[in-house]
Amino acid sequence: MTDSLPIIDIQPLLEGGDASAPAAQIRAACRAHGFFYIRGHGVEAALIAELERLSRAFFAQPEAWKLQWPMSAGGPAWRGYFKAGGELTSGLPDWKEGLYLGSELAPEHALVRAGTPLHGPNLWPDLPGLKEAVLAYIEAVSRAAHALLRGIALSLELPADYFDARYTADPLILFRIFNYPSRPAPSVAQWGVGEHTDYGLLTLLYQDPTGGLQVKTPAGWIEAPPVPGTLVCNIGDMLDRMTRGYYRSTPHRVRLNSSGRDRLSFPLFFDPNFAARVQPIEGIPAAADDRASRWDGASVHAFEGSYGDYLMAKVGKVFPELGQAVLAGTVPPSIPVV
Ligand SMILES: O=C(O)CCC(=O)C(=O)O
Ligand SMILES: [Fe+2]
Repeated sequence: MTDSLPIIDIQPLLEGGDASAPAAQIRAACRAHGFFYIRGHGVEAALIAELERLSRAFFAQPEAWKLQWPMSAGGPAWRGYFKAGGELTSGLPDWKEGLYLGSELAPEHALVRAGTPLHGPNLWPDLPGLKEAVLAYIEAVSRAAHALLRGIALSLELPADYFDARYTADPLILFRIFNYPSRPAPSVAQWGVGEHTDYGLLTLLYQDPTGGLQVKTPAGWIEAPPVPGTLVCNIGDMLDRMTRGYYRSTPHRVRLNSSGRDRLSFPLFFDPNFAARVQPIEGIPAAADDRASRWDGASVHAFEGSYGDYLMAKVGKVFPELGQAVLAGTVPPSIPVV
């Protein structure tokens, strides 16, 4: 067990070269921590810089301006702005504000017309260039995520298209722009983001140079500091479920920001199709169930239903009021995840 996270060059996975080196490194990283950095990801530094510039301009506005695009106006699509303290990742308010975004689906799209939660048009703040930068970023990071999933398949000795063929031909992609304010937090907020695991397959995260992300390892919490030119990657609950715990979704959290400067981060959640039923991979023996030691006391292996059912139950907990409204209106009877 080392106490720093590896950096993996995924360029061969993006470009169709010899993928044996990244596949072996991914396997080792997923077994050791479930957290690693990627380089060679194909996301242009200039695009990241542009998104950072626009995000700082957005968050620098007064709260009343930002609240012109509140999450409550996003309806079941779950898009828009929430103010600091508005999300309760582990039951307590996180000291971060954010803009919730995702794949841009037109109102006429069949899933949007059906009121499918988490699907729909984004709420675009009145900030020239933001929409273009966000959509270009989502596209570039999604390309890296598909490549990484090919590497994860190879790392498990599966055909490279194993995940795409079953789950991610039409992935659910949610994207967030977070700002961790440098102003002091109220005492009820103890973390930028409380301890949690991510719900889906893969999370790819850009973080600015501030730092604060921490990862839980068997030997204790370690820092995942910013590394220029890389994205942080971590595996989510659905990969844990598919591999029967061989690759665990790793708990992480973000410290309160005491740097004196606001911290930006851009997590992109690359998840199975909302309707997919996520099944264990044949041939991987089950690891011990870690329900008792998990942050949510729940087992990722013991729920029935689609990925959408799993996600809605989780999301309803972190945004309780919005969750109840959406669950009451549009979601079929929810399936317990515990
Ligand atoms: O902002 C970060 O560094 C991490 C955010 C995170 O863990 C999440 O949004 O799931
Ligand atoms: Fe996370």
